[in-house]
Amino acid sequence: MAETSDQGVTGDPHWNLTPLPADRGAPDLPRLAEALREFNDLMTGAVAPPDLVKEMLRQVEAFNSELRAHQVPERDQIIGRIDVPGRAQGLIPVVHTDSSGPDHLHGRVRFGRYYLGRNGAVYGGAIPLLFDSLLGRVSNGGGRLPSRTAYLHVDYRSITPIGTDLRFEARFVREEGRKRFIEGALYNGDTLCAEAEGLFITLRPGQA
Ligand SMILES: CCCCCCCCCCCCCC(=O)SCCNC(=O)CCNC(=O)[C@H](O)C(C)(C)COP(=O)(O)OP(=O)(O)OC[C@H]1O[C@@H](n2cnc3c(N)ncnc32)[C@H](O)[C@@H]1OP(=O)(O)O
Repeated sequence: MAETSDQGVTGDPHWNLTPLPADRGAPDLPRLAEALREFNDLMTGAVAPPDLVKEMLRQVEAFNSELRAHQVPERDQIIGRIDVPGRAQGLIPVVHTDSSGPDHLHGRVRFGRYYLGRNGAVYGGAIPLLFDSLLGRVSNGGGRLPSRTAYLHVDYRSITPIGTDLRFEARFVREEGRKRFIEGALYNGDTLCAEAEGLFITLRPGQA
């Protein structure tokens, strides 16, 4: 089966991935994404002095101005690709895979300060985001045809803490025609933080 860890997905014909262009900053993108994640965490937790805020604003605006000149169509985009470690994006925290197979994905994840809701707890909206990604990976793993989330049901069982290594499990439960039912759970030690059930629909040929 295709490798489904965040270290990269290769060899699955359904994903039809073109080789990563090494000359377009790709080797440094995972490190840049890591630096941006740390920036988000540090910025969230900081009360920065006005001079530092002014300088950051100047530099960020300068980067934005340069990046405007390098916008590409979606098919050429690198950030978010499933074969780039951590997908090189800052939306979902990096997931570390401990065990994966056609019907399961087990691993660990840590939400940084950027995801703080209140009182040390992860913002509730960030948890479905994680589950959609984990359950989607299980649904789309195992050489199965691409699918799309039809619904995602999340139960919050206890507070999910930021800054803590959490354990997750996701498993393929059953398939009925084009419908795939996937379940997942997120734990802090032995405490169940949240659990989810998702329905994923196999896309028909030509369905984008
Ligand atoms: C190696 C690989 C690695 C991969 C790594 C990947 C990582 C990334 C992973 C990231 C993953 C992120 C993924 C994302 O975030 S995908 C983005 C979020 N999702 C969407 O935008 C989906 C929007 N919706 C649609 O496109 C369509 O509605 C879909 C395609 C879902 C179905 O429209 P379609 O016209 O095609 O099919 P159908 O309507 O005939 O329905 C078919 C069957 O399904 C049943 N049904 C439908 N909806 C519901 C519902 N809500 N509750 C209960 N049942 C529902 C329906 O009754 C019928 O059942 P039956 O009558 O046959 O019994």
